[in-house]
Amino acid sequence: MSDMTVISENDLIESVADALQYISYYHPMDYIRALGEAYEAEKGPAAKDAIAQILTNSRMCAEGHRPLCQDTGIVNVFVKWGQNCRLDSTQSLQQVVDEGVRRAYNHPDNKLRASILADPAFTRRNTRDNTPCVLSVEMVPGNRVEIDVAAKGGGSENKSKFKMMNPSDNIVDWVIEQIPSMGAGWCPPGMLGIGIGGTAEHCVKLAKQSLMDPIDMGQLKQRGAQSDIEQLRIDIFDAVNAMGVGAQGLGGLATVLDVKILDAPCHAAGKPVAMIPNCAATRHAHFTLDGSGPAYLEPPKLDDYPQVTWQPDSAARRVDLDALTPAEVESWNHGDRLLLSGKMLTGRDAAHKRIKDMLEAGEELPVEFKGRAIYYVGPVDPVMGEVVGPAGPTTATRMDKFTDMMLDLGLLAMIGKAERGHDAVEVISRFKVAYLMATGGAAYLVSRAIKGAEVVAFEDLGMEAIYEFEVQDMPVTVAVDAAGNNVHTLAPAEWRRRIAAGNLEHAE
Ligand SMILES: O=C(O)C[C@H](O)C(=O)O
Repeated sequence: MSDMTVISENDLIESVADALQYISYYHPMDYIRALGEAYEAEKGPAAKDAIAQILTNSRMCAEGHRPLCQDTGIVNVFVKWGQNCRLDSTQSLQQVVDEGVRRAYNHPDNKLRASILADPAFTRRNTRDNTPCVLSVEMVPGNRVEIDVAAKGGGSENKSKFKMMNPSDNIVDWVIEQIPSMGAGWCPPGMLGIGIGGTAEHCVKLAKQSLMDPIDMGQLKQRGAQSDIEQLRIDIFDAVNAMGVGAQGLGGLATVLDVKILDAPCHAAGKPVAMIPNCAATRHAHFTLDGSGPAYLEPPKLDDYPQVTWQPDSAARRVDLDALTPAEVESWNHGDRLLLSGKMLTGRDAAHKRIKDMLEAGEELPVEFKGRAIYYVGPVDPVMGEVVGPAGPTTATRMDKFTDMMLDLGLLAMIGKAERGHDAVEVISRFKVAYLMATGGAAYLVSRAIKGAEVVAFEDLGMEAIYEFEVQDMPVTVAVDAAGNNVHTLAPAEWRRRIAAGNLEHAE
């Protein structure tokens, strides 16, 4: 038997912290390359604009060492622990890895957003340091510890799917059935991770673990499938992209950049299948510990980033939020590009729930919504002279159940990302207001438009507090107009038809 390798507690903490900081501002290069190629190939103008924002945001984050997305994720850690290694610590592996998470998320130069809530079914208390992480450990032969860390966005995790299929059911058909129900809240273009087989819980873990592999669909398609699993990856990739969902659900060619599959033997009675999407803020890294010290990751070369610099559309309409009128909101058409300036309120899940509870209890609200716009966002805290950290939109669909209540308070516009549900669109058209979308995953770029930020209510909710933002030329697109026209249903349907017909040149 070979000698034991000693892994020090501090090496593990330091390596986890370094990797989490790294992935908060560096996309994996395979994702950036694939997104750059998708940008070149994209024919859908709104989707192309969204990809340009994501690429520009990515480069800004790499330069500025600030998070790619305001949702800095829930930390997933996959450990392959060499059986000849010993952890030199009195704490559990979970505690040691969590210390790395704590150190990364509270880093003074690049503080990340604490998104993890304890007591999820009841009080939903923010743990304030993004712990605990979700840790998976496998014992393997050898003298090394191999670790994958990922910071998984909540919007994409929310769209995870699982089914105990019958043995003869078709996996491609099942995936295709799921895509419409996933909408755009998972921030495409991203990846689909698929687990097949095992037991229920193992299958879901395989789906998540498959997302740690680099994007190689281009190479795979070029060389051709060499196994049934590879052919299945290609079949799902082609079938999903033929659906025309496109970047941010705006209609286009690039919905997924890759499909990953891991499988495991399963019981003869079933065929478990799980699917977990990864968003545009794809964040993961791999490192190895061999007892010689902490692992530090090599920064990517900025010259390797695609030369794409997003600029606002010259035809965009400038809107003064401080003088917003119902007539102006009614004049906006779906698909219009707007540049917003002036003051807006913010609010997301917890604030909406509290507003509802207060209204039901007959209490007076701490802010007046009449005539205002609300931005669904939970920003990152500012560092070093910023007024606010990265502050991209959160999924508006989750606020659908509160829309009637909020519009009744006199709101004129809502800003978020992803589609609104059928009932919310009906309410929006009944009140003759509008839903505007900002690009999910372009959080640092969006935050550049925010010139002032002040918490005005519910401070105890942390990032979910109500802020007042002062913005200048914040780029948004009218996603649902006052007549109830909805970009997220119209555009993907159009692009699905175009792809089927081979008619890809968009008539503007
Ligand atoms: O929590 C957030 O800021 C966003 C979330 O990841 C979402 O996509 O809705």
